[in-house]
Amino acid sequence: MFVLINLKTYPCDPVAVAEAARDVDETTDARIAVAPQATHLERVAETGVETWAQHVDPIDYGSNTGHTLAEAAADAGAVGTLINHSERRLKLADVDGAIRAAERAGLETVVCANNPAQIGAAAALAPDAVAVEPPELIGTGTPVSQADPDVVEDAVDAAARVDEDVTVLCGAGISTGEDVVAAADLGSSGVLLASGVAKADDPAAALADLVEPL
Ligand SMILES: O=C(CO)COP(=O)(O)O
Repeated sequence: MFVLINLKTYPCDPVAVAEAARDVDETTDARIAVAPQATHLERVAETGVETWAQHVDPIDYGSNTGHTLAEAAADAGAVGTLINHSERRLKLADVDGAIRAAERAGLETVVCANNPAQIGAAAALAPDAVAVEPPELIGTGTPVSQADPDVVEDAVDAAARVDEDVTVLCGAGISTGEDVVAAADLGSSGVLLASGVAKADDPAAALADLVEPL
């Protein structure tokens, strides 16, 4: 299972979470990565943890003030990027452009979507993976795998109908090892989570619990 921790703009110490993730990664077969804000990419990558960007823009080098260039994220140590997170929505054409920009820079891609229909559309753009995250469950602590298991199974089916090579993650409210196992049982290849780790009093303990049953 892939466990991708999105730090959003939570007021956590990104390096402390990254070090915890790096240490827990060494104890498990799960693959753990951390997605800090763009300005923290370099410091997080220096810990040795697998580092992802939260977003890249559909642009190339040039006159693009205030944007995140995929190559700059890669230079800072990112090996992958989220695209179209629920809190950073893009137009379909820009999702496509951001995937192409990420590919150009050698970044792995996970395109987020609200529901199975959007997952099908995202899979048609041939990212490496898609992630279904019902917005109403994000940050609630109620796991999507429990509150809406059909959305995960339907997302897995929707992606497979379009492109068997696109793997499917799920997210929203995931915070325990039980939630991760439930996600795997529904056909998900990984989980995308944030508050369960970024807002935990002890992120290392929260992460250890997450991967314990894997
Ligand atoms: O948006 C999410 C991950 O990208 C999910 O957030 P929570 O894990 O806080 O529900």
